[in-house]
Amino acid sequence: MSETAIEVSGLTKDYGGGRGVFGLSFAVQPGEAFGILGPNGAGKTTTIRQLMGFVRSDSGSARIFGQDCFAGAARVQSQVGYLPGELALMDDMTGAAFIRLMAGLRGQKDLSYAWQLCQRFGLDVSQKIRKMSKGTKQKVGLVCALMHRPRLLVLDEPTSGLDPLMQNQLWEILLAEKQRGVTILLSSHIFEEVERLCDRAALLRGGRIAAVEQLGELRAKASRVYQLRFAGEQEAAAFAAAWPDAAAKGDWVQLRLSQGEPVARLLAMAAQSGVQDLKTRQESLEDMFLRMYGGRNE
Ligand SMILES: Nc1ncnc2c1ncn2[C@@H]1O[C@H](COP(=O)(O)OP(=O)(O)OP(=O)(O)O)[C@@H](O)[C@H]1O
Repeated sequence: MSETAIEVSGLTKDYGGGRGVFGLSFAVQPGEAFGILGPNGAGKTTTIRQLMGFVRSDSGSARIFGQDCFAGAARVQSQVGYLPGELALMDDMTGAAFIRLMAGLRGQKDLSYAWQLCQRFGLDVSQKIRKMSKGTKQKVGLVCALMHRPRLLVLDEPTSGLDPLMQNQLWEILLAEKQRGVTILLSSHIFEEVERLCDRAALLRGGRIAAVEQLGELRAKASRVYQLRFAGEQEAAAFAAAWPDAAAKGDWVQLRLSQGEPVARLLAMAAQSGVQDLKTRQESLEDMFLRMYGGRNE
C-alpha cells in the first residue's frame, strides 16, 4: 500500500485565549482531495502553516509522505505546491521575474507549463507586482503553486480574490490535476467550492474538528427542502404547528423531507390548508453540515 499523503495526529497550536488549533487528527490518502471548511478564525491557516513547517506545533504531529512537517520542512516544501493565504510577493519584480525566481529556487528549468498557466489565467506577467490587483497577485501565487506539477497541492483559500470566470478556470485545472492522481488539500469557507472538488471534508470550528465527512455519502443522504406559502401568517403558523419540525416565517412555512418520506401526505395536507405557492430544492451541503453539527459560530 502506498504511504499516506498527509497524516495529522493530535496537532495542537495554542495561541492563548482559546485561539489556535487543538488536538486535530485526520489523514489524507494519495490521490484524494480533502477540504478544510470553517468560518473565519476557525484555524484553517494555522493548520496549513503547521503542515508546511512554518509554525512549530505545541504537541501532536503532522507528516507529509512520511516526513515530519517541521523537522523535515525543506524536504516537505520541495514536494508540495503551496498557496499561502496571505501572499508575500516581491513588489518590485514583474510577475515573470518572480515566477522565474521561484522556479530557480526549485531548480526548475522548463517553464513552459508555467507560461501555459499564465495564459489560462489571463495573467499579464510583464506587470510589476506592486501594480497588480489582489486577484492578479493570487494568480501569480497559483502559478507558483502549480507550475512544477507537484504530487501534493496545499492551497489556502485558493479562489480568494478571483472573479467567477477565473474561479471556474481554477476548478478545471484542479479537477484535471486530481484526475492525474495529484493529492489536494484546500481550505475554504465556501461549502460549494469544497463540494465541487473534494472527496472528503473536515469541518473546523473554534480550532477543533467538528466533523469529517465523505461528501459523496453525505450528498446521497440529502433531504429535500419545501417552502410553502399560505394565505396569511395565521394559516402558516397553523400548518407549521401541525407538521413536525416545520418552521413558519411570515406567510411561508419551511420543512424538510428525508429521502423516502412520501411527499403525497404533505401535498394533500398543504392543499387542504389552502397552500398558494410551493418551492422545493435539494438540501445543500452547507445546510446539512449546519443541521448536523450546529450553527456557524457555535
Ligand atoms: N501568530 C498568531 N498569534 C496569535 N494568534 C493567532 C496567530 N495566528 C492565528 N491566530 C489566531 O488563531 C485563530 C485561528 O486563525 P486562523 O488564521 O488559522 O483561522 P482561519 O480559519 O484561517 O481564518 P480565516 O478564514 O479568517 O483566514 C484566530 O483566532 C487567530 O486570531
